[in-house]
Amino acid sequence: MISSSSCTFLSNSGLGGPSNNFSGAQRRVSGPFRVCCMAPPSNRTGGGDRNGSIVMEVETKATPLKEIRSDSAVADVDDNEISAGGPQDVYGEDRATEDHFVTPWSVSVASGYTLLRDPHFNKGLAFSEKERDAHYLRGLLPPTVIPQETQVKKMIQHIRQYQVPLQKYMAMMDLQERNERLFYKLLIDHVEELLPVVYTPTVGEACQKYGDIFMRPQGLYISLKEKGKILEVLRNWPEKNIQVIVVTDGERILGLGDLGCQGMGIPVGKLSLYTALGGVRPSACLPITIDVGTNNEKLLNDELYIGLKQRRATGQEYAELMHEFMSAVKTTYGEKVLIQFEDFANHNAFDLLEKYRSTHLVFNDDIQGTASVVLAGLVAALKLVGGNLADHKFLFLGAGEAGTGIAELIALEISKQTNAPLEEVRKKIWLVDSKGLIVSSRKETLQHFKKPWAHEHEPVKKLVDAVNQIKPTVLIGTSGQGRTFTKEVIEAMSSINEKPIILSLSNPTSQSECTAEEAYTWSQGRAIFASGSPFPPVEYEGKVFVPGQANNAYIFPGFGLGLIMSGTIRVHDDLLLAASEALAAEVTQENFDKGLIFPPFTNIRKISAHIAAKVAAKAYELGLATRLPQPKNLAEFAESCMYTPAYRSYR
Ligand SMILES: NC(=O)C1=CN([C@@H]2O[C@H](COP(=O)(O)OP(=O)(O)OC[C@H]3O[C@@H](n4cnc5c(N)ncnc54)[C@H](OP(=O)(O)O)[C@@H]3O)[C@@H](O)[C@H]2O)C=CC1
Ligand SMILES: CC(=O)C(=O)O
Ligand SMILES: [Mg+2]
Repeated sequence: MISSSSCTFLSNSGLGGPSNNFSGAQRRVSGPFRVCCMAPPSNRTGGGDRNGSIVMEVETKATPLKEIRSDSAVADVDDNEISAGGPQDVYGEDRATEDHFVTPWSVSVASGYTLLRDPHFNKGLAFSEKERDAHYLRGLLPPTVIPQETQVKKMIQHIRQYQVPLQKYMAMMDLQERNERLFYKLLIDHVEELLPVVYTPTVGEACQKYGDIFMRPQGLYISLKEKGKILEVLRNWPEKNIQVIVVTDGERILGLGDLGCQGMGIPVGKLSLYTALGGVRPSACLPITIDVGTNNEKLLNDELYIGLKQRRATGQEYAELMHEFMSAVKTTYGEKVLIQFEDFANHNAFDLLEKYRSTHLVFNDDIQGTASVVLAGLVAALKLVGGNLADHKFLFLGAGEAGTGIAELIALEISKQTNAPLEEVRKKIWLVDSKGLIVSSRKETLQHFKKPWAHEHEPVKKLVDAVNQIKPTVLIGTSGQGRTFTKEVIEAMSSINEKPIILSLSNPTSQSECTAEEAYTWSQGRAIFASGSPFPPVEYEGKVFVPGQANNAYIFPGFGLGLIMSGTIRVHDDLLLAASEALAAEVTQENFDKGLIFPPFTNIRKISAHIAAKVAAKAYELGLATRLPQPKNLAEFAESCMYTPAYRSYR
């Protein structure tokens, strides 16, 4: 095992170490430091404040006037020009002159009442006697001292007492706001139980009701009102060493459609998995929602709606805001910040990925992460059904981001395995959209991402007819439409195949193409089934079937960790294939015996470390990794870099 000191590079740049971005002298002190924005800055020259906090230093962060001018010309500024100065000069400090605006960030030691209310440093009753003395906590806590393990036991009992999933979600969010380390310890220790609470399906309901349950803002909101000022908005975020941003514009939240600004639950949820499942430090994670309006009438008419009450901006207005955002992120956080696009509608998702994949470290989870996970599941499933990937025929219900993303990665993998041209391989893969089977006679009217899948065939409207005519071995649901794998469809799959592979990927549970019970019952216990949102085990004719969860949550945390720890600057398809191979290798015989084609989430941190190692190794091989020299044992290195939620001792 590598000692934590071998991860100094990452500690300093943010992965495993304490939250800071200060000079060496301050970094050595292990007190509960806070960075805060003070006004007016001239008062903050040192000494104690009312709450016993000691102001250690006043930092001045300069903002060149040119970069924050509020006209729309910012969007036209060349990327290189706007990024001038680079990551070492993120606030323009190096070139600050008297005519530059500055943000008066200051550093203080949190203590007393303030410390108890700081989620990053609060430990509740776990503060030791010594810490209670040193940090002005006497009398602010009842006398007992209890360890974090006991707090976890108490919290899980507390969460379990709620019957309604949304109440569990709110209790978890409340904990995250009060005591971040306890939140992550609880989530990691009870990952199988709590994943459905902080993630799909409950996060979907939370987004739908975000306006009602909204207590404290989480993440960063960038709306059309901030056009021309996005650099300033990013500078309002208190953490400086950001390594992963998950961003949505809320237009396709799970299979629930346009939830506008309320989509914020998704970046918040995804990033909590980056930390819990992938070990990326919470302060290095930044959830962002871009608010360009919503076309959801219900929200537009809801007085509690938290977003802009206007219809969605499109075309140039949308593109300009996104471009300003992308440029500002690079200027503020540098070349190596990972930007994960999440739950954009497909008419923007493919274009954004294409536009920024050569200039930024971008990754679309719905297109690419999902593809990597599903390919892993299919490769694992071959152990149960036999043959190679190339021996199979695939049919999708849904030809959007997830459907065509998965289809393309399967085709790429088969093409690599068989040396057959991609165009030939694609003929094994068929997709159905809302208008029926995608066939060549529809080519002219198809969106660009569907065109490669328009094969020669007569038009077919119904899925069951497509199944009977194409005779697929694998059926994948990516339609966002619940109960579309009907009894007829599953019976047709089961009459064609001894062991039909049926993946019902749409989220949340209400949108799943079928339930686990339906898949096992209608296939008479022969289906190899996995779903995007979890289903409980099913008993059929005396045998218990455990459905797996085919969700991109298996990949993105480890994938992101691999990129970050290797300093990778661009995402390449081979990195997705590497992640997929790593995940498939984690499925054990014991899992197969239960019919599982994905490993359980219980061991996900180990799995993420292996995924990270494979992704990083491939990045080094392709010359995309900038962290040199390459660590000798990448899996050990990945583990040594992972954030652990155990409380730190304060001197
Ligand atoms: N398990 C996982 O990890 C993931 C799951 N998903 C889930 O997949 C679903 C789809 O996401 P995404 O691909 O991004 O969405 P898109 O909107 O990009 O694609 C949806 C596709 O489904 C088609 N469709 C809609 N209704 C029907 C219908 N009744 N019959 C046939 N096809 C239909 C649409 O057709 P048309 O083009 O004609 O409109 C479109 O091609 C969502 O529920 C999402 O939650 C997504 C990512 C990851
Ligand atoms: C899982 C996921 O990313 C989705 O359903 O959109
Ligand atoms: Mg998604």
